[in-house]
Amino acid sequence: MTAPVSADDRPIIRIEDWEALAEQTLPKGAFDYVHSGAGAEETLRKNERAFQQWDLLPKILTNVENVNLGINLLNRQLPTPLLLAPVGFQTVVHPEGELASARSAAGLGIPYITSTVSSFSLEDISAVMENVPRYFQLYWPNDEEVAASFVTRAEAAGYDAIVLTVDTALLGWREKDLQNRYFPMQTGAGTANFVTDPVFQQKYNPSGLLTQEELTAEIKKILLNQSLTWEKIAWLRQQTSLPILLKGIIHTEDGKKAVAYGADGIIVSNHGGRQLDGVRSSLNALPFISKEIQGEIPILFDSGIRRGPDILKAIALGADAVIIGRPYVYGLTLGQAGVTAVLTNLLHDLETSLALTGTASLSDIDGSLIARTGNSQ
Ligand SMILES: Cc1cc2nc3c(=O)[nH]c(=O)nc-3n(C[C@H](O)[C@H](O)[C@H](O)COP(=O)(O)O)c2cc1C
Ligand SMILES: O=C(O)C(=O)c1ccccc1
Repeated sequence: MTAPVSADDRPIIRIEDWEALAEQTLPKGAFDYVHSGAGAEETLRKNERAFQQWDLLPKILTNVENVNLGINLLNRQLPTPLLLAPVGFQTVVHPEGELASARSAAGLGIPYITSTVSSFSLEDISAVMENVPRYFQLYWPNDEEVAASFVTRAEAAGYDAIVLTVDTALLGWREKDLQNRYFPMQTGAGTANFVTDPVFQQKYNPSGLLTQEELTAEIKKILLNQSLTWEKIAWLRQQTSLPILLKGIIHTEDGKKAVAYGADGIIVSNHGGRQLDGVRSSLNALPFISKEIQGEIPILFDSGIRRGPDILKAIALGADAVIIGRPYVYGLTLGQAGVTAVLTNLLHDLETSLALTGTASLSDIDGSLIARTGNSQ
């Protein structure tokens, strides 16, 4: 696969250039849907700016000839600390959508998190990933039988973990999408897991005769669940033997509760600034949660990572692994080759930056590598 180049034959390296390419290529509604955040986009901006409020403090003369990015996560050895975020509706960016992203991730040994609202079924996405951990992200439908069916299907299709998204009781106030009258499901994208589900079909489309529009309306009615509570985690625990990660934790108390309710890991995340505007940046929430959890369960992190040093900062502040969303989706504008280019650039940047901190092995990073800008060590 040849690396994508820009119109003047130079390689596309900078994430800003990938973003610009997506903006030039995609219809306005689709680009705004991917790019934008909730409300005034205060949290969206804070997520990226938070990284500038922390300084890396490299140590010299340490022999960094052999750099090792490997980590262990949920009892699996991984070549890098990176995972791909669950992102729904990816055919609005490229016709191969999630299949291209998952293939690219698997080719690099990177775990891919399949969204409930994927444009291909969880089985079809699983089938393109070999020898790499597969996670299934669950939007807990407002119908327990459909929820149970999704989890059973994920187990049967070889997924290794369930990622329960807990910051989406309802969709955030997304002004650009409202202004564009854009909802990605209108195009039929994101319905695959429902239309291939025997329980959903039997309950909501028994005649099999619903139009796309009618199906979308049925799915919208049950997609999200405003009545979920912590007690339901116990129910989910009974439905599956897979590890359960809770995605979307910002409050320190919720980090503690996740441990108490038996979660196998958490993802510190504000959904990339797409849900509640004004929420603390994910990076600034991380050290407080990490201090509270004290290594009891793995902490994953997302929202705002754009470059290698961002990953180092998140890990120095307590993350065991990190997740990226928009960057790979911008790469997807050019299909699988674009995703692979974004990921390989990011990993080269990470490898270079890690060596320059004077830490040869990513698993040796600790809090001594970082301080609040301006603060003493
Ligand atoms: C276009 C788009 C669709 C998303 N869809 C989902 C989804 O289906 N499920 C989910 O849990 N999170 C979803 N997210 C949130 C991401 O999983 C992730 O938390 C976020 O993108 C991380 O921030 P970043 O984009 O700054 O890396 C979506 C994000 C984007 C940009
Ligand atoms: O766009 C999102 O961030 C997202 O998670 C979502 C989920 C369901 C419906 C629409 C969007």
